[in-house]
Amino acid sequence: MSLDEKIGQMTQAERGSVTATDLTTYRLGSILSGGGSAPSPNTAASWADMYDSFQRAALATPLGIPMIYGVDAVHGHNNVVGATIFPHNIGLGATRDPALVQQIGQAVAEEVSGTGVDWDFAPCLCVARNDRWGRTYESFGETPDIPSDMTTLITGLQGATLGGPTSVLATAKHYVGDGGTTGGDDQGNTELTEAELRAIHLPPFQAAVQRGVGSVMISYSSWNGVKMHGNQYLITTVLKGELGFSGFVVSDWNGIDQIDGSSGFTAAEVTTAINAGIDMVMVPTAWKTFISTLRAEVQNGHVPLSRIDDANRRILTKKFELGLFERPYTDRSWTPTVGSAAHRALARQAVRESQVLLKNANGVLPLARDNNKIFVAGKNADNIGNQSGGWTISWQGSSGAITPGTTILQGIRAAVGPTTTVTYNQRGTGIDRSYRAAIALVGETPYAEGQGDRTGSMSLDREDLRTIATLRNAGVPVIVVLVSGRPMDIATELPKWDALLASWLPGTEGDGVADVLFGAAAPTGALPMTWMNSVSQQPINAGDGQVPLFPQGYGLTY
Ligand SMILES: OC[C@@H]1[C@@H](O)[C@H](O)[C@@H](O)c2nc(CNc3ccccc3)cn21
Repeated sequence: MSLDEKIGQMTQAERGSVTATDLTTYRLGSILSGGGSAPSPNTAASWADMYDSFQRAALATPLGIPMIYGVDAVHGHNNVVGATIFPHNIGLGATRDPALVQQIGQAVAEEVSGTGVDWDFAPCLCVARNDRWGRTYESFGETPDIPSDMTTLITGLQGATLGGPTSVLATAKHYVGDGGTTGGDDQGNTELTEAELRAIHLPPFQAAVQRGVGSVMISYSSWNGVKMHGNQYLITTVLKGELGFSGFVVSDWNGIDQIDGSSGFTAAEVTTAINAGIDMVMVPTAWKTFISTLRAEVQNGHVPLSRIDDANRRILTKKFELGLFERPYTDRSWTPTVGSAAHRALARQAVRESQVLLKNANGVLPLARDNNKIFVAGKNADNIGNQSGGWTISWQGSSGAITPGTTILQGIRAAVGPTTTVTYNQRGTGIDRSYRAAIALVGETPYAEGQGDRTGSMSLDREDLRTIATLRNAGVPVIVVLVSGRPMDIATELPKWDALLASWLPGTEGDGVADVLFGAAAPTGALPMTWMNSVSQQPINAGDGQVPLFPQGYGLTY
């Protein structure tokens, strides 16, 4: 391999900033779709066509090394319209069911493989310590035991060994301490001793390495003021040396730009990142500059060729193990699994198991399916986008009918018998005391990463509070269903509610929520995060001596 061929393997460009010809000319080793970056039309077949076109270009290089294509399939193949959208990790953590999570990984691998894609930037193994963080919903739990247990997702994605017909390379992310920043500031500073960092944030990565995870993505955050993307001790000495990680390390999107705190990347930052142990650089647009910069840094001796060779060895080993050299193109036999009934049934089961019942005064739940009269209200009752959250069709997600699925209201309507009336009004208008119960589906609207950071109030918004009050004023028992990416500050409102169900971000199969509301499945979920009594307690975590509204592990049943 020439130096340029080796550097090409270490370069990952975004699909919208590269042509198939570029891929051949610059010997690029990887392409990614950033959140929401999809071909048009956004169909599984169109994804497969796009993948095969890029792969054909990769195989047209002198050495014919296949490229590897990465996406964020973090709760299903969530960039693809029509794909099954599973609950986000916070809900999966509430299931306490690693075997279920492994099945989800397998299902996601089938849908991802059906579009040709062979690398998934998942699972996030972050240990979210401050619920203000906009990525709290990407965490399986606030203590390392739950994310460590849920590394079964890796086995589901990759298979027991790489090389299976639907094997997709998994990614343990974001290494390390992304969930521990001061104030829950996304991409902020994790101020911990090494002993604390090792005790709280490292165990899930140890578990991932033991499961054979193929790649690790570096965190945007800093540890005690040093950007993780430049931390040679933690990446090379600890991850690759002490933990024995033999896969390859990828940067986050423009992550190397942040090492010196200024925008864009310099030669010094490229050298620092590569010498720290980053093997592949996610450089979505400025990939030509990256290639020329790294070439110069090798030629002037700042980056040893041995580091380049180590990175290539790691990357090419995973490409070989995945079977990309033997089977470089999409296996279209898996394409029909995208959004399949079987996968949606699995997602519905996951939704059921993720529901956490926090209050049930007078046994108001489960609701009778027959001979009942129910009023449904709230902005999150009939909204696939809201119940799916961020990283759905687009990076930030969005409200509305963004992809096929079953809203929670549709699930409720389907759950009741013909002798029961279900009335819906988003604001609660029209309710009266003739109704036997009211269900208020409230909470958050979609967000991702720093755009979801909440530095102020964590209470319900004014619309939600008004809707609930309208229902209460009718003198009807009110069941609040919280559709949110994290615990919210509801302690002062809770006494006015008859029941509270934490639904998290269930995804496209909203009927799983109705299953629990009407008793088709009893609630078995347990809180993955401590639930604050007041926002002033954040961060609040198990064992920190504070008195919560509900402790981690809490959950009622019937
Ligand atoms: O989509 C690729 C990665 C994803 O795998 C990481 O988990 C996540 O941290 C991530 N973020 C972006 C884009 N982030 C961004 C942040 C500020 C401005 C523009 C983009 C891309 N990615």
